[in-house]
Amino acid sequence: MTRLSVNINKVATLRNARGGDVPNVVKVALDCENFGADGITVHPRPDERHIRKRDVFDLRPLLRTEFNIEGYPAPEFIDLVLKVKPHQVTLVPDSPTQLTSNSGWDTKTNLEFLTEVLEAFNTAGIRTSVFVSTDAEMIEYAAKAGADRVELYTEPYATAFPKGKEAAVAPFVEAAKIARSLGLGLNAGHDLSLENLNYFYKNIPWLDEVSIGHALISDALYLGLERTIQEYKNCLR
Ligand SMILES: CC(=O)[C@@H](O)[C@H](O)COP(=O)(O)O
Ligand SMILES: NCC(=O)COP(=O)(O)O
Repeated sequence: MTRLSVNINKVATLRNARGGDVPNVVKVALDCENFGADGITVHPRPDERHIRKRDVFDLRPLLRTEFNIEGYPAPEFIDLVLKVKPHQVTLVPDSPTQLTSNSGWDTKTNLEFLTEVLEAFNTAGIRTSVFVSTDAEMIEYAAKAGADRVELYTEPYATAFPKGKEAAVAPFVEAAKIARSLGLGLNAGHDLSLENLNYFYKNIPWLDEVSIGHALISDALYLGLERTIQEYKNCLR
């Protein structure tokens, strides 16, 4: 089974636009769970432009599904994750001011750093995932660093999909096979949508998890949150 983790960053973006508590991020997360989501993902960025540290603490005791925290492992992020102890932490190589994630790790250059950080999370009993491109060497070095899983950065797939889906998915199938041969679990995310998700899943049915935010929350404006989550779940069958 491939699990759907709903990324609720955009709900916090909307909340922050007025400075109050509408929409309530915790309520939306719990509703996502009630509507069938298998997990909740947040990406607390240093400027707290969407998810705030406070949200992460508020969510932890109330969620009943898998909690996944993504981010760059700066000291403040590491401290937050170790305090909150989510089910999974996903390491992303973002600079503090970046608009959104736009690449996977260079796991070879950062081997020593990643090994140290992953060790701290593994020791705390938190499953680890490392955000990577489809480059075989990057996946091999993620395994060497001690990751439990890799998350494939799917923006290149989403961009290429309308021009030719077979060519778009091919490097991801190869990368997924390499991850499997190394004993790594497999996640995927970034710009996955109702348009491109089912084809990705059909080609890589052993995927453990997808995390989806931007397109899913946008679809919910038209379809409503409950129906949207059901439609994304249907793409994973
Ligand atoms: C790692 C990843 O692809 C997503 O977490 C993405 O970075 C979403 O973050 P934003 O919602 O800040 O764009
Ligand atoms: N890890 C990817 C994620 O959480 C959501 O990315 P997106 O769907 O907002 O592009």
